[in-house]
Amino acid sequence: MVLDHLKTHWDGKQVVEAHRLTQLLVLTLSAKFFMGLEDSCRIGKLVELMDTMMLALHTIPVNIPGTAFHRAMKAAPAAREIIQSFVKEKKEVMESTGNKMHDLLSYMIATPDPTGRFMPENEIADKIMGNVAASFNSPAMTTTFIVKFLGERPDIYDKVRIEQLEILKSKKSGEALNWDDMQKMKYSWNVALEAMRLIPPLQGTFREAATDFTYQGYTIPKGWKVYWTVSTTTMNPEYFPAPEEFDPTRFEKATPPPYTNIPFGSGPRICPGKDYARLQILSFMHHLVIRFKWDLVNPNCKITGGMNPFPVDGLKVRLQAQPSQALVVLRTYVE
Ligand code: HEM
Repeated sequence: MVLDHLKTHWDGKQVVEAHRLTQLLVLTLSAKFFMGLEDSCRIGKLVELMDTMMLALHTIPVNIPGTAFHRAMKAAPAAREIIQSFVKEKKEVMESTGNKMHDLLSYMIATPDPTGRFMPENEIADKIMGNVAASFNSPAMTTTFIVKFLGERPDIYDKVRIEQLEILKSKKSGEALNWDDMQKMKYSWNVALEAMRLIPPLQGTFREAATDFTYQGYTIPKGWKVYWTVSTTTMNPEYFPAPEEFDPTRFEKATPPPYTNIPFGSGPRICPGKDYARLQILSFMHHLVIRFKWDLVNPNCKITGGMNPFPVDGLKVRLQAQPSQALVVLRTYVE
């Protein structure tokens, strides 16, 4: 699927907006895995609506025209409507053709709870919507910023490419990437970790104080909401020497002290999608560096958005197809 995406949306283009395309890729994958939805029209609409919703995730809830919150309040029911109608369609198809379960949605439709009750359609749609929303922004942001850092640093791009070419060489013709290959992508994953350290895709979330406690002279009573952030420690030179520098090898040299680098959170509420995210990110990096080299159209492009950072120009990159021997190997590998 990643390769199909690259062939359709990146191949033959001189300049692409990486951010919009990574959003499209991430949603295409979620739509397929969670719902079995492959209709590019509905997927394109969901990308727009999810983007609008995410832009309001950390805004003041003022529901008047012109505010991000207002736009999100209109986008959310529209997204739910698309998902709900697809749930209905899928249920009807499953009822008429038998229960073939290939994705999360079909399991939810076909599997009763221990009391024999089937989940109502609107409840299923809400759960699917929650998953699609949770899996949208952070992987898209991470891959966007990986594209940015690799575009800025040809030396790091070369190392990622060498690692990925080694993996490519170890595959038989037509063989897909598997979990073992992902374990071999150590340098590439360190690039992803470094991108998330410098620009955490999700800045933090809330916890509730389980008991009264005192931190640095402040008393937090039991029951209070506490907001924890990823970025409080990631730029601290005590834990990350020369913190402004993009250096993936820092994770080879030393393991950061506990809880200083937790892009996926930690504890019982740690991100349940982290392994899936790793798969998406690494398979995207694999296919991208094998097919392309690139540089940034606007090297000084501003990053904005605070809690959910994004590049204001959508991260325009100039692509150069890689005509090297790798593509010859690639041709036998994918076709
Ligand atoms: C680079 C990609 C991702 C990053 C950086 C990320 C980051 C996070 C963080 C920081 C949290 C809060 C964890 C905590 O409170 O300790 C979280 C929660 C969550 N994430 Fe992710 N996430 C990513 C991808 C995904 C994906 C792909 C999915 C879905 C398949 C997903 C689903 C969720 C859900 C459902 C929660 C709430 C968990 C709970 O409250 O119990 N995430 N994520």
